[in-house]
Formats: sequence, C-alpha cells, structure tokens
Amino acid sequence: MKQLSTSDPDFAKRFTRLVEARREADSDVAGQVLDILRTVRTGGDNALVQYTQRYDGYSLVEDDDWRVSPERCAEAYEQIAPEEREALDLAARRIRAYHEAQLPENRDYTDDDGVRLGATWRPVDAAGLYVPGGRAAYPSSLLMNAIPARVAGVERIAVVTPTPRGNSNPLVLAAAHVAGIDEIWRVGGAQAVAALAYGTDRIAPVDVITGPGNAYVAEAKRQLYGVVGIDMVAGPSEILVVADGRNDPDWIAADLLSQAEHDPTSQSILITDDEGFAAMVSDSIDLQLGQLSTGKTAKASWDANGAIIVVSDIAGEAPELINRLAAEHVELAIDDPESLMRDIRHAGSIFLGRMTPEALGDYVAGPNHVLPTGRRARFSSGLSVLDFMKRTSFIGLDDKAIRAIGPAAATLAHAEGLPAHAKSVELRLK
Ligand SMILES: NC(=O)c1ccc[n+]([C@@H]2O[C@H](COP(=O)([O-])OP(=O)(O)OC[C@H]3O[C@@H](n4cnc5c(N)ncnc54)[C@H](O)[C@@H]3O)[C@@H](O)[C@H]2O)c1
Ligand SMILES: N[C@H](CO)Cc1c[nH]c[nH+]1
Ligand SMILES: [Zn+2]
Repeated sequence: MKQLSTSDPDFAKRFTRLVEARREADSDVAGQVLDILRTVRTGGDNALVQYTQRYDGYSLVEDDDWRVSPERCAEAYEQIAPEEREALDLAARRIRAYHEAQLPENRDYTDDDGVRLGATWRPVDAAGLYVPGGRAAYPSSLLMNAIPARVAGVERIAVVTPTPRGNSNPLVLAAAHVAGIDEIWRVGGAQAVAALAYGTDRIAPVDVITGPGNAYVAEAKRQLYGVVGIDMVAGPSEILVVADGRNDPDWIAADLLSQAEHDPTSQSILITDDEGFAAMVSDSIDLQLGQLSTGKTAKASWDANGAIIVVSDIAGEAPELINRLAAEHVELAIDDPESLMRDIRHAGSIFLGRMTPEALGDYVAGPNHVLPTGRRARFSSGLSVLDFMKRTSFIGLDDKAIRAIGPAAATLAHAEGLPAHAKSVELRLK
C-alpha cells in the first residue's frame, strides 16, 4: 500500500505514477491475449478444449461438458436455499425496473423545411455475455448482463462462463433460470470471448459481447472490438473512497477490501483529510485481511495497488484527484456527498453517503455493476440496454423539401469535387 500526502513535495509525481499504473497493467497481457485469439480463430473448438484444460483444469468431451441445459438451471433454482432464491428474485426485479426505464424512444418528425427525419432503435440479433468465474462465481453478473439484453429484446443470448475443474456454480445456473437464459457454454477467459466473436463449430458467432472479467477477458474484448461490438472494457475492479474522520474506520476498511478481494490486480484507494483516521483504516485492513477467506487475493491487491492519500481539504483537493483517477466506483462517505458529486466528471458509478457501501450496487440497487475500469470512465459508461441496441436514422423528402435543401447539397458536392453527387441532386431539381 502506498501512503501519499498532497503536502509532500513529490506528490504530483507519485500521484501520476499511481494513475499510470492502471494502463501499464493492461498492456502486460496484450501479447498473450493476441496469441489466444489467433489460436481460437484458426483452431476453433479444439483450441477451446486445450485452453479449458490448461486454465480451468477441465475436459470438454461430451455435449453436456460443453453446454448447460435449461433443465439443470431450473433444477438449480429449486435446490438453492430459499433466502438465496428470494435474494436473486429481488435483485432481478430491481435490475429489471431500472433498465426498463432506459428503453429509448424512436423519433419521427417533419422539420421546418418539410423534411421527414427520424431514427429507429432495434436490438442486435445475437449477444454474447461473459460471466466471470475464475476465482469466484458471479450470479450477480449473469443478472446484470442478461436482464438489459432481454429488456432490449435480443433474440439470441449466449452466456460463456468458466467452470474451474468442471464445477458449475448452482447460483449462476439459478440466475440463468431467473433471467430466462437457455444457452450457456462452459468456457471462459480470452478463448471464450474469441469463440463468441469468431464462432466455432459449436458456438455460433454473436454481434455484441458484453460483461466483466479479469485482465485477459477485458483485453480480449478490447482487441476484438470491430469484429464485434462491445459494451466497454470492464476489467479488474476498482474502488475510490472519499471519507472524513467521522466514519467508522472498520466500515471504510471493509469497503476498500470489498473490491480488493476480487483480483490481485484490483485497485482500492482512500482519500481522507484526517491522518489519524487513515492510520486506523490501515490497521483495520490488516486485521480484516486475516479474517477473510479471500484474504490472500485481497492482500496481494492491497499491497500492490492499495493507496491512502491524505489531503488538507476534501472539497478543494479531492475533485481533481477523483477526475484523474476516473475510477470504476467512487464512494463519498462525507456529510454532503451531493456537493462533491457535482464536481465529479469521471466515475463509473457514485455511491452517496455513509450508508451506501459500494457492495449494494454490486447486487441489488438496480443500476448495472458492469462498469468501465482502467480510467475508461473518462469516455465509457456502465452497461445499459442501449449496448444491446443500435439506431438507424431515416430521411424522407418530397418535391417541395428537395427544393428547400437540395441546392445547398449540390453546392457542397461541387465544392468537394464530387460531381456525381451534385448531379444526383440537380436532376431532381429540374
Ligand atoms: N469491471 C466490472 O464491471 C467487473 C464486474 C465484476 C467482476 N469484475 C472483475 O472480473 C474478474 C473476475 O476474474 P476471475 O479471474 O475470477 O474470473 P474470469 O472469468 O474473469 O477469468 C477466469 C479465466 O481467466 C483465464 N486465465 C486465468 N489465468 C490465465 C493466464 N495466466 N493466462 C491466460 N488466461 C488466464 C482462464 O481462462 C480462466 O477461465 C475480476 O478481475 C473482477 O474484479 C469486474
Ligand atoms: N464489484 C464488481 C464490479 O467491479 C461487481 C461484483 C459482483 N459481485 C460482487 N461484486
Ligand atoms: Zn464487487
């Protein structure tokens, strides 16, 4: 963990290094991922068999090894504990309600020149959803991917998810049942993303790939953008907590560890204006690390990518630091989170006040937990219904309308040195 203070003479240099570390982490896996994508493109299902054996310790032989049936998902739903079923149902209901409100409206109108204009939204034909499953299983990510895809009206939805040593997680299957998913492939990592993009004998290609994953998965999506659409680059989790000294240090320590436990390359940062509080949070983290079943991963993450930044004035100094970090999650554990939120331009999702731990957003709040990482909140947003849709514009002119705007088009066509363009308009003006 790094300790920084804005009063240190070398703060600017050290902070810049912290910001840039995210980009360097991405490029570490780029070469290996390129290799995996090429191998799956040429080797198809055989390549999937090899990689699944190597990385998940699992043999894909029979049809049942490859794909999970909807009957198994329904069975899993019946067999999980009643409180788990209720929690999944509640999460699904809240996620659905939030995403239904995102459905866009088609436009169709005639402007002052008499030109008919508009745009029609349609779902993509096929979406591939990545549900992570290497270190932990993510039924919540299944819901976060599948519900907006369903709301958008996507006809074919294919899920890929790794099943280490062949063990399918019952809650992931139950979540698939809740979301009405009937195509689940037991493959993960960059190779699964490649299979969705290029297609193999077994897995038909999709038009868009969404969902979170580790550095390999995130980099595979990034490299395949253009072959398919993607939502955004949603890699190893990040949390940036802004907390004053009036918080319980144990709460803030737990919040920081909640994202550190995802991945050794996750990032957790605290900004505070109270040096004593910073020390208490740091001590609490050390204590809590020893109590977590995920302690090893969380410790690796906190040691390598954790940071505590002490500022002298939160309102004056935090906004610039927050905007440069452009973190996936920003928690504001202060008295007046609203006023700080107004100054935040770059963040995947913001959590307002001391009673809004980020973990609530991971599961049940409603907004999507698939969010941009690696400072990409500067230009990307969380997964939404729109990521499963595209828009086609339309234009309609009659004789009167073409006389109103046609001459200007012909003038610009001549000016661009494109006479055939000009002629196609001018012939209709005669
Ligand atoms: N940004 C978001 O919205 C968001 C949301 C949820 C989870 N996440 C992130 O998802 C990730 C889940 O990671 P995970 O590892 O548990 O599951 P995962 O499914 O993302 O990755 C597991 C796969 O990674 C591949 N892999 C592992 N080691 C490899 C290696 N050395 N070389 C090549 N491939 C390798 C394997 O194919 C394995 O099946 C975490 O980083 C977590 O922070 C992000
Ligand atoms: N925090 C993750 C997004 O970075 C989402 C998640 C799922 N389960 C637990 N957490
Ligand atoms: Zn989380």
